[in-house]
Amino acid sequence: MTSPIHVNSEIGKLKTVLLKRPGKEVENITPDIMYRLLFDDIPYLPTIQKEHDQFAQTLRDNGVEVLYLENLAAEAIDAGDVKEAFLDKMLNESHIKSPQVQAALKDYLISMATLDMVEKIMAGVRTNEIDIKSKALIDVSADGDYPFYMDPMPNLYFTRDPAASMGDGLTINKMTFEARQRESMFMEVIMQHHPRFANQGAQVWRDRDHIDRMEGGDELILSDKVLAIGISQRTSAQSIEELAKVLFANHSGFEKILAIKIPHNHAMMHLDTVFTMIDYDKFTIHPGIQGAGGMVDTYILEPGNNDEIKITHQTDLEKVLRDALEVPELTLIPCGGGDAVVAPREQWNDGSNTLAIAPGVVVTYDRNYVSNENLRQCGIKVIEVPSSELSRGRGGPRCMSMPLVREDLKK
Ligand SMILES: NC(=[NH2+])NCCC[C@H](N)C(=O)O
Repeated sequence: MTSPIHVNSEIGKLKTVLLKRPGKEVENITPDIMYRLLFDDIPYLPTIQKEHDQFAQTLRDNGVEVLYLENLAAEAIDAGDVKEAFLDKMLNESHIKSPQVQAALKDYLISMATLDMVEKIMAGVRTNEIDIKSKALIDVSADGDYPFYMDPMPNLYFTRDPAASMGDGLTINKMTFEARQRESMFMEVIMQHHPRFANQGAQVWRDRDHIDRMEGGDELILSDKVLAIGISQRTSAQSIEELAKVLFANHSGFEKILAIKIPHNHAMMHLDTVFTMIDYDKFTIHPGIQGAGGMVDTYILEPGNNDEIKITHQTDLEKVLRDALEVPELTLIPCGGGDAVVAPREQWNDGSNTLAIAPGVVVTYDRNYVSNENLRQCGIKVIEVPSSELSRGRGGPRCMSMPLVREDLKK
């Protein structure tokens, strides 16, 4: 059986990818809740959708099959006949304090066609959408000016994070912040019930029912044997060690994990905001993660004796990568050319967050023109997409895409 998920590199020719088209959820962001929802501004819906459609078409024009999360989730729910069970679980995780409100929301949502229900859950439910006749004090006296019964999920277009493909499987992630924790339920229901994915040989290496956080922006597939995972604001060292034990013990093919420690902050929330692989021997890197002499704390996890994990600490990232990838030399291309002003400016708008669609071929945001030109000067083919509204969510082309199938690299 050929797994419907097969990703053994960051750069193998991209064959199938999972996207989510920005929807009404981005217009349910307000200044009061913007930061809690992990946004730094409020996108203009028609333009963000146009930009996302151009991103999707760019991938199709390069031979990529584009699947949409919202469609797969609705298809899975119908295929598994789990509409009520999924809705109950979603409502239970939506922090609704009042049983009367939860019951009314269930009636409201379950009456919709499945895709409409999925998109409404994603968009959020405003208090002015349904008239809930409740006599409970919690309702009549509730914080009346909070405009939502269910919060919007505007980060869903960053499909890279709630689940992460890895070999012939994936992790379905326990996300760090409440604003994103419900997102991984969609991939969970797809893996459990969608005919293309359920019981088709794809492994779930780690599920979302964990205490420790992990997000896909930190999970890079450097080869069929080596992963790089960021120790970051969004992924804990504990999660990495737990995943290593599972991968090493379950014939995943992976033999080494490079746990790369990066600053814990919003701008650099995931490893892929500061470091991405773009060719057999080339990476982008944001100078802001490098200490004196280019030092980056890197912990190499390998199978030890008696199912233990052997951990080795190194600081020369370039050498660690050369040794792990068995290449004679390797280039780390600095974001913004390493300039003290351009690098942080372009990193803020995801100048380091490239999506490789083949070895040496990357999709990037057009706004990061200094980083893009540097990549071209290093022999990389750069395909730019418009990004004025997309970038307001603080994610780039790699964030907005979860590869499901990549061709294996020729040895
Ligand atoms: N893989 C990535 N870099 N994802 C970017 C996610 C951005 C999103 N606003 C968040 O804070 O979670």
